[in-house]
Amino acid sequence: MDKKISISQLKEVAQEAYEQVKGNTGGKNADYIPYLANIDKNLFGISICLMNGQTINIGDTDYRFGIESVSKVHTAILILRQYGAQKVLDMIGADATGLPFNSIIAILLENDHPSTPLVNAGAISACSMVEPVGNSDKKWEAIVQNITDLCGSAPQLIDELYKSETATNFNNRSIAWLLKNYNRIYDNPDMALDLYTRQCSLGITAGQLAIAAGTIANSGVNPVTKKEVFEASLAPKITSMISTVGFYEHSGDWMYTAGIPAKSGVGGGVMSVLPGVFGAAAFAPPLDEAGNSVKSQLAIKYIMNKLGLGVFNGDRVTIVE
Ligand SMILES: NC(=O)CC[C@H](N)C(=O)O
Repeated sequence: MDKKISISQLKEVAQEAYEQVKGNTGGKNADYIPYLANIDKNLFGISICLMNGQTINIGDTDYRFGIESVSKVHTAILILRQYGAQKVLDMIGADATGLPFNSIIAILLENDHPSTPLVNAGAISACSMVEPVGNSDKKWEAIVQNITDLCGSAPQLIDELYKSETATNFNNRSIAWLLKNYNRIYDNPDMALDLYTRQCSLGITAGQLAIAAGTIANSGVNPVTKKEVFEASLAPKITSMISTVGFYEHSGDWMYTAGIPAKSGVGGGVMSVLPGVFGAAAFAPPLDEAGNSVKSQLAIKYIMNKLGLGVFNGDRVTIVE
């Protein structure tokens, strides 16, 4: 079915979502990374990027927060660009784990496999793959440039977060070396872990994440800068990964109730992609027990359900003036 939604309708529903969800007190800030525990829990923003580059911003959409696991999507795109879809499948995989993001058991259950670049194991493995292998500075440059192209503007390292996370990432250190044991780390394991920790510590805004999501929705062309960031054929690969594991062990419930591939980070950010229609991001620090922002989920779900949207609905959706 053809479905038309006007920009004013979308703005109205996004505003409604903001008002409805604003007072929600559910969830709590991540506290296993000390820096995140102290972020103002009342911050909240919703941002949408349309395919013509128009954006809708409500609330705290300019506040820079820790990108955390949302960066796994960006770096997955980078290795897809550098290696192609088949090699990423062979070297990491694209399977949902059904387990928490930092699960070590998931690595063992998947027969020594990191499963997907969107959990910690696969993300550390992805950082090890980033070219040029062996050169930490150049790898970092490639990671940051790729995020900058996807967002249309640069992220900024939150040094205090990077230090806080480096001082406490013992579980991730185990993951890096366990993967090394299984030949699933393709560079120095400590370097890969450091790059992963640093990319998680990048400060980003909801506005930037909406544009990155918009770039994926727009098949690799940034809707704002018009730059082709990645090949169109990679877009469905990345959205399939996001939909199967974007909310970890809650991914199935999320797809069933909200109908949009979305990726979370423990900094409170969520980035969601409705292919061909829009990228939507939300930010609010308090998390549920799987590490997904409570208010961000409620806001995006509200917008999707109120407008009757969903990737599985079979509608051809156009946004009109
Ligand atoms: N889910 C997340 O956002 C986790 C990211 C965090 N840097 C970690 O590795 O634990």
